Amino acid sequence: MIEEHISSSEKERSKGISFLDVLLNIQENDSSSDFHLTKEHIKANLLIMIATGTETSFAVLDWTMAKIIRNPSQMRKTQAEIREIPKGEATVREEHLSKMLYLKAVIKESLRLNPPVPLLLPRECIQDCQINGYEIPKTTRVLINAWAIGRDPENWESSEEFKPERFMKCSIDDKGNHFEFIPFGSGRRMCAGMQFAPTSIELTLWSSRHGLESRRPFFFPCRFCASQWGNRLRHVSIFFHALKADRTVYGDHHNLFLDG
Ligand code: HEM
Repeated sequence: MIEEHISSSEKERSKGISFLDVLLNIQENDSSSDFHLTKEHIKANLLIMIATGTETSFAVLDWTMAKIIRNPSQMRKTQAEIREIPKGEATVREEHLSKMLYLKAVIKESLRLNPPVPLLLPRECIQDCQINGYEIPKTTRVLINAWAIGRDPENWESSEEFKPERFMKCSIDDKGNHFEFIPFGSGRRMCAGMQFAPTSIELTLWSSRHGLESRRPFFFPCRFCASQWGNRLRHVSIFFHALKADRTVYGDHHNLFLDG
């Protein structure tokens, strides 16, 4: 893939500029620093982006859909906002997304209950310290349980309930400044995709909710698994009917049944 991009002409490369093209351009043109980007650096960067960026975003999307499909009023609110803000435009733009406050709250609530990296990355203590009466010696490896922190009843009212409305009223963000909510971690090694990930999830949810209604055809109990690592992905499938939304979007009222 790298070779293909290298051999493509400069014009072609600047057309649909991708992450790889950006790195190759830096490699070719940036003589300002002592640090030289090698092919190995580029490969490692691509690998880490794919490894860290795909399953995490996918898991959040999956949990979010599963949660709102089970709650018709939350689904209606999400869809109303998604359809109202772009006012009939066929595509959504960044400025539209910034106004979709309920959609953002839905994603945050999903991250609170089901963070895809529940134990963050391991840390090592750089000095002796004491936490809640426990002595933690220097060099101890520490795991931070973001999953438990997000469900702590001392911080969150009705902590086990999926209530996106809580984020409409509070200023707690997911940028690592509020330690009661750290789905992207905190500090120097926090998630490098923290700005990009929510936008990509918002866009995907927008496109899946914009023209379709999803209804579960009948009720059946869903067990949501929330084990230590296992809460990244759900263990139980949810089957639903996807229905075309309305005349404005697709031009007819026929129902489309997509089980899966
Ligand atoms: C909703 C989706 C995502 C969540 C919840 C998430 C969460 C996290 C968490 C918790 C960490 C460890 C931070 C820490 O221990 O303090 C992390 C690290 C990282 N994430 Fe994400 N991530 C997501 C999506 C992405 C995406 C889309 C990318 C890139 C395109 C990405 C790139 C990275 C990288 C490179 C690291 C390692 C940072 C380092 O070690 O310095 N993540 N992520």
